[in-house]
Amino acid sequence: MNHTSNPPLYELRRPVAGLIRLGVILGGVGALSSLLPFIAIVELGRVLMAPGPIDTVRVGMIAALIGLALLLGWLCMGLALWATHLADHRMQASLRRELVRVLGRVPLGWYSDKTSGAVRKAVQNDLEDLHHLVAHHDVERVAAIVLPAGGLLYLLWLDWRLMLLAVVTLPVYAVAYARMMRGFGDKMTQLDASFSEVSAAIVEFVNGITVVKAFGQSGRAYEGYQNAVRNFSERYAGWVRPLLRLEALSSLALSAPVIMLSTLAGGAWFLANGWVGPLDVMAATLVGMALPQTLLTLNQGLVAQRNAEAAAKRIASLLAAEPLPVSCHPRRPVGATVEFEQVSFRYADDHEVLSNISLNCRPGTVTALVGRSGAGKSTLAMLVPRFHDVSAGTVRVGGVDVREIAPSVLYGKVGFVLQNAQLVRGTVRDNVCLGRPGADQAAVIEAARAARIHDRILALPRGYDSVIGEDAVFSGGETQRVSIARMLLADTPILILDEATAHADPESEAHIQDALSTLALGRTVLVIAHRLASIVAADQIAVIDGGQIVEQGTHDRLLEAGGLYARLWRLQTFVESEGGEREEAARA
Ligand SMILES: Nc1ncnc2c1ncn2[C@@H]1O[C@H](COP(=O)(O)OP(=O)(O)OP(=O)(O)O)[C@@H](O)[C@H]1O
Repeated sequence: MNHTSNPPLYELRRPVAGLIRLGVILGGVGALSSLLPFIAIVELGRVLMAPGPIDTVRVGMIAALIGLALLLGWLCMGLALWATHLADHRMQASLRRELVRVLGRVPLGWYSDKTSGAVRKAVQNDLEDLHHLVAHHDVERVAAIVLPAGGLLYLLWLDWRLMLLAVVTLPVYAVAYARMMRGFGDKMTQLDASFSEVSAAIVEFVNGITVVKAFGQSGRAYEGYQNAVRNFSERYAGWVRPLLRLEALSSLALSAPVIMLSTLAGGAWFLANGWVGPLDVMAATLVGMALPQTLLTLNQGLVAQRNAEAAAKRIASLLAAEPLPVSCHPRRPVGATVEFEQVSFRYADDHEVLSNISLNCRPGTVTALVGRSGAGKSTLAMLVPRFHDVSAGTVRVGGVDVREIAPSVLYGKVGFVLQNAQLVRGTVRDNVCLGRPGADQAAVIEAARAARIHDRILALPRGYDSVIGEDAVFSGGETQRVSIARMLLADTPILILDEATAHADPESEAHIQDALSTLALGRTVLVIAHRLASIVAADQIAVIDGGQIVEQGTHDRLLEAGGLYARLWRLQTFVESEGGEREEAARA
């Protein structure tokens, strides 16, 4: 997509601007055609009321003209909506393709709760907002303008006083509306802020309900929500109350009886003065009655335009996401060694999270990354599948800088099981086969067995054909084991295991550990674990602190050294034995 200084909405619509213009022109012609029958009816009245015998030929011609105009109006409107729907369809298809193309190329680390929410909003709501604008409002707006404008011109042609008669109530509406809109932007900003407070209070109340109730503070939390709602209602009422009179006045000025009364009263005066005929007054009344609908449509069009502009801005910012740079001359990695050479990394505009890390993970070995929370373990591990690119230094897989490996080749080499394993919508089999589509049933079952999840899957109503979220609802530990089965089937020679047992209960953890041991066999494994007991057998342990490797070695060597690892180990074994004793005491 070409990003220029033009507004995003203009840029998004540009490829289909021709079709939209065609729709708008047809819509205008359609609106003019539907005006003709009204004018023809007035002219028909003149012929019928003319003194002498009725001119039947003229009556027939006018009747035919009415029929033709109706047909033409209907045809043009239909074609106009067809053109704009086609434009919308093309624009949406190309935007969806573009979104998939761009989002498929961003680094995996780009995805966070915030960006995933933005993608969901773009696909669900923002494209819908663009649809309303492109497919409907442009045509409706032009029709809403052309119809009364044509009518007013006709009145002007009849007598300029008739045109004024048709718009006699508009100044009242315009003054009331202008007064209502005074300071609208500021007031809306204040209301938005108050409404955000209400939303935040609801989220806080709902998310924290268990903690709040457990500590007997539900009254206080509910009070926070009530205060936010009260503030919002007071602000809203303070704004709306004075507007009600103006709103009533402007609605009155546009109501059918008021328009009819004022045009008829004015018309009677015109008639008395001999300026116009009775049919001219009828024409002015008809045009006057069409005006409220015009204003309503224009108002809706403005809202649609504003929503579409905001939606286009959000879509454009997603489309501007930086893709993962891909080498023009990719190289193929050989073997499954993972090397970090003087690696430093910082998140965008943030302080340095990793500095000068060098580490070598040989094929067939397990390397554990341990350290305090926030030390940088996950960040380091995720540099291997290029969730992010290093700020300095090099990460190599199979002897090749990961930036020089084609992403598909890299993902074929490096698999990962994360703390919050994700299952995609589909059957259990689809989920296990994700890394090797088309794998046969025997291979799927073998992987599930090795991941200690086969029996649980068989217990589901439709076994491997059960659908996630429908008849397959897994616990956190079971989800982990499904994702381990997926990794086993994908059979990547390098594995990143980021606290794969973090949310598991002791029994589930034992199952996951069993499954992980099978998974780790013969692969290069980089494992992150908070529970040090689970990595005592690792071939090497790197202790990370403040983004640096402060110690490195086997469990025994690190215990002997008496540094940070030994301190963490003593702390954990002390806490666990304390916990164990307390549990035993409780059981006794
Ligand atoms: N997407 C992100 N954007 C900005 N900063 C981040 C991001 N992810 C992590 N960080 C920061 O980087 C630092 C290291 O985080 P990281 O998750 O790598 O630590 P960790 O050792 O794995 O911690 P834990 O054991 O708690 O998972 C932390 O200060 C964290 O706040």
